[in-house]
Amino acid sequence: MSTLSTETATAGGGAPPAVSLAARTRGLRKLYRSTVAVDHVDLDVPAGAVLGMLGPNGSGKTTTIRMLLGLVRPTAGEVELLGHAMPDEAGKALPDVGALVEGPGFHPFLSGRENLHRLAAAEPRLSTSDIPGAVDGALERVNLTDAANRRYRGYSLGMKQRLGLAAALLVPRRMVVLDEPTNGLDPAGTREIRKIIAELHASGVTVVVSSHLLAEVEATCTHVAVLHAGTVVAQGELEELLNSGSPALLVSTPDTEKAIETLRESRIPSRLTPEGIRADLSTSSAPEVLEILVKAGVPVYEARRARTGLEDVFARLTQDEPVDEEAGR
Ligand SMILES: Nc1ncnc2c1ncn2[C@@H]1O[C@H](COP(=O)(O)OP(=O)(O)OP(=O)(O)O)[C@@H](O)[C@H]1O
Repeated sequence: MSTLSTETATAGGGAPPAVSLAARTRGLRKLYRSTVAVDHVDLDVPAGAVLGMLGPNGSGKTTTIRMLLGLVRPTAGEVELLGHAMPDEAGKALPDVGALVEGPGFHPFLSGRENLHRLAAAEPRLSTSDIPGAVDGALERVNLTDAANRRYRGYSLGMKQRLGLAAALLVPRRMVVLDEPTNGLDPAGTREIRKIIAELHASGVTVVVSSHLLAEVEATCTHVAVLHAGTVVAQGELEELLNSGSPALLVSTPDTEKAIETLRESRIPSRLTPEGIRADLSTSSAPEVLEILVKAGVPVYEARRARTGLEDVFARLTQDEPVDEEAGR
């Protein structure tokens, strides 16, 4: 595992600990019968960060989030949320944490507004007289005011997601945890979620957001934890992670198979990307790569330096596990 940067939690005395990490896990493990969903996860969520948990389907993102929130008890390991041990001190931590996780349990025959009223009534921080204002504010924030009086049952997936987000934002939070918040959203809905995350970040709220979309994480997050097969294979600041990639050359050619084969014979790692053949330059130079290709008769239409994107870093760390790329990056 490559841990790029971590902060250490300040050890508290008797009083509530000063929190430099909004959340941390140590040796986290979750078994479902013989399935290892999460293993050896040491996650650091710096206070004030927008941390993207990035990983392919089944890599353990949801299970980790559920353990962070105390919804699932770990098989082994520790979880600390806003300085409180989870799940045992959930009652102390959770009032400060808004969460959007699968199956938020909305009532199908109640309207979006009525559902939020029910949830708001259970918020310890809201007095009865504050509830209507909090509900209206949350609906407005996720752009659901017009559909607020329609039954939840008739909502689209995107509207359901937005109502879940509204529930997470009913009261001001210190931390917001969002599991795949853009699932089912159209591009406009996705932009709205990005805007809300940016607003939360600007107001100092710590955000943890899971996604299998690289572009999503690259666009919204300050920090990233890359999960692969239940373990964190890298975590740290997004910038640092991006800069950790090796230099590469993007080659445009109609004969991609021959190009990859030729480079392989010359021991130059390469792979096909939507932008062309990506040849690793950590052990060779751009002119060398071009010379090898041209000498082998591979027509080269264009060649340029590749930007190290999260996609490259992710592919390297997860050994080319299939990943989704958002259209129009
Ligand atoms: N309740 C459960 N019972 C049995 N196995 C489970 C359960 N929840 C998760 N798993 C398994 O644990 C592994 C990790 O799943 P998890 O949902 O945490 O991954 P994920 O990264 O969130 O994936 P996705 O993007 O598909 O939601 C998978 O192999 C999954 O099948």
